[in-house]
Amino acid sequence: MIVTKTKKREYLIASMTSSLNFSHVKVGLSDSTGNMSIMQRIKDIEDEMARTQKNKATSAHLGMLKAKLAKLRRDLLDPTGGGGGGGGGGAAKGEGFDVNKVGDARVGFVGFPSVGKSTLLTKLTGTYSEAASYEFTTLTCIPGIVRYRGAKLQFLDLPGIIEGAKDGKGRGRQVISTARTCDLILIVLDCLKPLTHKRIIEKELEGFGIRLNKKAPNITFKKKDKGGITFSSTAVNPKIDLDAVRAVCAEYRIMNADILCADDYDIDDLVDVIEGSRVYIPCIYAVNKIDQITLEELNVMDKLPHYCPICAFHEWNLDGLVEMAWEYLDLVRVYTKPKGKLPDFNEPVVLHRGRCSVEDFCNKLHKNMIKSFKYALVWGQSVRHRPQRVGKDHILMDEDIVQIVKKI
Ligand SMILES: Nc1nc2c(ncn2[C@@H]2O[C@H](COP(=O)(O)OP(=O)(O)OP(=O)(O)O)[C@@H](O)[C@H]2O)c(=O)[nH]1
Ligand SMILES: [K+]
Ligand SMILES: [Mg+2]
Repeated sequence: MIVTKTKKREYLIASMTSSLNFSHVKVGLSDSTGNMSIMQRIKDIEDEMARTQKNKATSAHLGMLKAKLAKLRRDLLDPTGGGGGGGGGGAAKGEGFDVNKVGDARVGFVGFPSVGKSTLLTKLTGTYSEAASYEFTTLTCIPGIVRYRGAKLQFLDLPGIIEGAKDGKGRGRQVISTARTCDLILIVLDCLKPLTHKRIIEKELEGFGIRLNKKAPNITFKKKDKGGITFSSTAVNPKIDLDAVRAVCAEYRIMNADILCADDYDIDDLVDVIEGSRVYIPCIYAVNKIDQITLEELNVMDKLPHYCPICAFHEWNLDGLVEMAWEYLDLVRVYTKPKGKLPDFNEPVVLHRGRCSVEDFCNKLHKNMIKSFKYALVWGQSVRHRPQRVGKDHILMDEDIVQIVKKI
């Protein structure tokens, strides 16, 4: 019995760490050498970009390289995605772990092996996830729940990942696909390990179309039949110039389009908009094992943006971590008030910022509710009067109280 369990572990770990296991990556080019050549081309372009000085004269060339890179990365991840701009890219669907989304929001732990992800899940949620001193202890996704301020937060412990995860190293793709489904990513770091680990994990996520702590760029991209490429920006001295925009568009065989940037974006943002299928997810760096460092070192870490120092083992600052997660999730709790009764403060309807209209609220209560909706009475931060009569498009705020009035 023990022998088989050990054998299974060995097999799984081999599949995670073996130098580039592409067996599950289907590439149009009959064998794994197809992937190898794509990876080589990616590397060549990255090298060329590193060699190229950034200035006005090179901006078009760099733009073209960035577009080429995005296309190659898409080919590597989703070979069935087709070649044109938009569509494809990012994560192939259904690639993540088969764990149901429950609760109001999902938070995933991503990090190198043995940084303490499982210890953290166990201490935070009370759901046991095996922790041990050897790498790749966790081989699958373990969900746990934290109840916080009336909301139910699902935390996911995930297997450790290493460099190259997104390109098909065993379970790495599954881990990152699952990360794409999260409302918040916790990159768990071991404070004793090199800082470069942070950048490696970020790169793995970015290569899979995940953008961390960033808003979706407000770039309007309108294809048209003729008239060439036009570009305008609200920025006084935009980082992007028309030559670069033209070069990127040419790479996607787009000859006619109007592009409008509502802020000062860079060429990577434009490539993201053309590629599509990017997800914008907030991220906290949970720096674990702070029991192993000095107070001075801790003070430095504490000041870095998006950092949350913790010690999972001794349960230090886990409250601080949950509080920070809550803040980053930016959820909107709405209390329902049945007519003539007090509001139910125990079970808020939890909505996400950007999807928190009265209509979203109705849809969360019942899928047909909006059909009989007449108006709503709202008490709270989002209104001036108490109560105020509002329509279905009204945007709710945290801790509003809502009473729905139906058509008769
Ligand atoms: N000193 C110290 N050790 C910790 C802390 N948290 C976890 N550990 C230890 O670090 C080792 C790895 O912990 P795990 O929870 O298994 O790490 P993991 O990230 O889940 O590892 P994998 O599943 O292998 O990816 C264990 O020996 C833990 O006891 C901590 O806060 N301080
Ligand atoms: K471990
Ligand atoms: Mg683990």
